Amino acid sequence: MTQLGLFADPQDGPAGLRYTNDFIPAAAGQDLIGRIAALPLQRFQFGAFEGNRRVASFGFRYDYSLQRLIEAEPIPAWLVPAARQVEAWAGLADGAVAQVLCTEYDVGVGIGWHRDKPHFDKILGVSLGSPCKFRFRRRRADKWDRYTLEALPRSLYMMDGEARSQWEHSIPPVEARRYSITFRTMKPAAQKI
Ligand SMILES: O=C(O)CCC(=O)C(=O)O
Ligand SMILES: [Fe+2]
Repeated sequence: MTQLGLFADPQDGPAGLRYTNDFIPAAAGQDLIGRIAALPLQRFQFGAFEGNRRVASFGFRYDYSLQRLIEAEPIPAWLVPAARQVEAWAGLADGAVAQVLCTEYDVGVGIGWHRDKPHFDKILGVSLGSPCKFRFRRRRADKWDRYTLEALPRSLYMMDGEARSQWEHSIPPVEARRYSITFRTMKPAAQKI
């Protein structure tokens, strides 16, 4: 195999992945960090296991023991302007974001390979605090396609299409504290539960 064959990948990211820098102004970013840090964050629970990241869910929360979505506290007023801005950027109707997850990754904490639960549709995320490597992988016969997005503080990403349904994503342990706010819309059937 040639050098080109080894290293050149004509694709510059999973289809359906969008990203923009400077989505949140610096002052608003600081304000959001303060708000998230003041939440009663809980270590992420999946069944009998606990993740190191700490989270708070609004709107809905996926319960891994019950294996279904359950209603959570409504999206708080301080998160609503960001949700509206995210919807506008993504071309979604006001109110399309039905779930918001606030996450804190302390130094050395990341998130393993996964796809988000199928109840959710589009996934959008604001990054705050430290930058991170937002990694993607997709199984292709006997190899993985891989892509890394450098997600800067105050940026926004969206996973839709193949980036959402075919690729997995993960974040390696962060070097400084990172916060994220994930905004999710629902698949139509999931809304009825
Ligand atoms: O922190 C992030 O930006 C992504 C978190 C994530 O992938 C998830 O909670 O499903
Ligand atoms: Fe995810």
